[in-house]
Amino acid sequence: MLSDPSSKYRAFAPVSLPNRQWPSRTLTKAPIWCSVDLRDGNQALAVPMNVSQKLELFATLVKCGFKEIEVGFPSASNTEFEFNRRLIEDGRIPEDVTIQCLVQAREDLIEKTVLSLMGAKQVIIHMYNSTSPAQREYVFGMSKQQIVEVAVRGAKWVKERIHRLEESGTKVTLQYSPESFSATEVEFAKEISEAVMDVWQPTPERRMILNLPDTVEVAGPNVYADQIEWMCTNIKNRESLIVSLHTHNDRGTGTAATELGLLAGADRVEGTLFGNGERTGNLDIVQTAMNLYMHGVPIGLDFSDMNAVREVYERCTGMTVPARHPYGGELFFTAFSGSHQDAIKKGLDAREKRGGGVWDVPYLTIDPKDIGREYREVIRVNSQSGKGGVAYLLESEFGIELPKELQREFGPVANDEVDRLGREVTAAELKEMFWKEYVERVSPLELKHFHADGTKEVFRCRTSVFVDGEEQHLTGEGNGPIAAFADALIAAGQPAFQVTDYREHALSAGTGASAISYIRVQTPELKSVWGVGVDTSIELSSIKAVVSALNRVLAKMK
Ligand SMILES: CC(=O)SCCNC(=O)CCNC(=O)[C@H](O)C(C)(C)COP(=O)(O)OP(=O)(O)OC[C@H]1O[C@@H](n2cnc3c(N)ncnc32)[C@H](O)[C@@H]1OP(=O)(O)O
Ligand SMILES: CC(C)C(=O)C(=O)O
Repeated sequence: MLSDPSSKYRAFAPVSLPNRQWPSRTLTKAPIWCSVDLRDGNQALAVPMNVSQKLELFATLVKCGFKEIEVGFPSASNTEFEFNRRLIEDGRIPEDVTIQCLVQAREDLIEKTVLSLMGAKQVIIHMYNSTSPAQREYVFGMSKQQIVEVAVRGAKWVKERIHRLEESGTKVTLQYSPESFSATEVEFAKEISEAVMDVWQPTPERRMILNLPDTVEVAGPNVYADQIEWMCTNIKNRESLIVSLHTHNDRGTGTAATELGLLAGADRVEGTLFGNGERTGNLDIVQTAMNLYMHGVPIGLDFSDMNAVREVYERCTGMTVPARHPYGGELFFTAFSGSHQDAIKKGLDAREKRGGGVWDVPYLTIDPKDIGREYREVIRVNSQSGKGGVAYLLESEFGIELPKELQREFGPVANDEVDRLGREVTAAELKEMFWKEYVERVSPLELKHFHADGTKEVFRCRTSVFVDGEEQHLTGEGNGPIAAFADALIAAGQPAFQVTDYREHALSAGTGASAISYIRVQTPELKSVWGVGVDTSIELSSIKAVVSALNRVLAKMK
């Protein structure tokens, strides 16, 4: 690294646009989406997809709702050519889907591309040549004029050939890309694009796609937006063009560049699922589309089973979607930290009480259910977690609704154990910890038998309890079964205690019991100690909760 990088690098000179309009606009409608997974995504893979992988990914893209799909570079290899033929001859392209093919401005390659498309209903022939100063000088060794001639010649070669497609009923659209547009002087990008338009003669009824790629990100997204606004404002016959964006992610701002480029007036967006593509990737369409969705804009794409889309993508491309990928990653919704979990739980509870409405749950930008994810993935527990997360998992997985005070008591118990384990714990493990701490507290006291009957005024109980393994037969009375049991225990020499809180509820199936009771007791020494009991009978669950509480009192008094 250089201590003064200015001796080697310099900032890209931005276009002068003092009256730029894009910063005060908002995005209120979705652009035309074009997936380039099967072309730009594919060309970036160490092992490009074979025909059957491309067919599977194509079917998934169609299912997601893409109406324009760049299916390949058919002049590049037999696999690419064959893929087009399979799509067309097997009738795999739905009526409303247009396939697009990339080709350089080279006659033999254009010829092969046209051949590969024979029989399709509608196609986009995407021709490009590179226009930036470095490309002109080092790669092509050509003047600006010569570079314009390459593009013009290419457009003519396409135009001369399309009658063969049109005669057999294929609708052809030309897409032209001045490749490396974002590193090209805007005046030259306009000049070369207009030269291609002069050949193609687009009209508002038969528009040409002008794709302005951020082939390599050389500046911030605002600079790209200025370039797009400049082009949209200055290019002739704007109404005969569909202005398209194609960003990469070299500076990590591909999505931002596209969003600002749309504000700047573009109509169409090219990109790939999860951002696969050359170097740091293409624009991530999932991210861009879902960003619009979370602002309430209909996107015309369907990611309601995001995991399935991710699974096909990973299998076909061999790439992995990072766990923290926006919308697609395994951890997109997940909160480990306590205060986040607490806020999410409260937000979700409030939403449930309210019965829906506008989404405003803290820390969750969208409802996991919208993309086929589950609330249970949202909160996961490790040593950074708090009582809220623990309570959420016990409730969502097992229907155990811990009273708030008990959450406060059990939270630190669970946290100590999770910290000791040094890893994430499952809901089942938390339940095990909870059972061990409360429900399975049967020492020194263990209930063997309990029976109570009485009137509204007075209940009498007969009970047998093991105390340190020795059975004791006890009786007691009170204004209910719990009070009668407490009376029996205290009379038998157990510490005096008062029941200060009592809750119970039915347990969901799968927990092995039908009722759970929570009891808080107070002794002269201890202000608040909880006990929990589960049983098929509500009454017995409450009595067991008293035993649990008293066992915990005795443990604390040791
Ligand atoms: C930014 C992008 O993603 S652009 C898309 C890039 N995609 C790919 O490269 C994948 C598909 N491409 C290929 O498989 C191959 O490059 C092929 C089949 C198209 C061409 O292969 P080849 O002719 O053997 O080799 P190569 O690509 O090296 O040819 C480069 C030549 O084409 C010229 N060329 C490159 N791009 C273009 C273009 N868009 N229009 C016209 N000529 C071009 C170069 O100047 C060079 O000319 P030279 O041989 O006189 O120096
Ligand atoms: C061919 C063009 C659109 C391209 O892939 C790029 O510039 O990245």
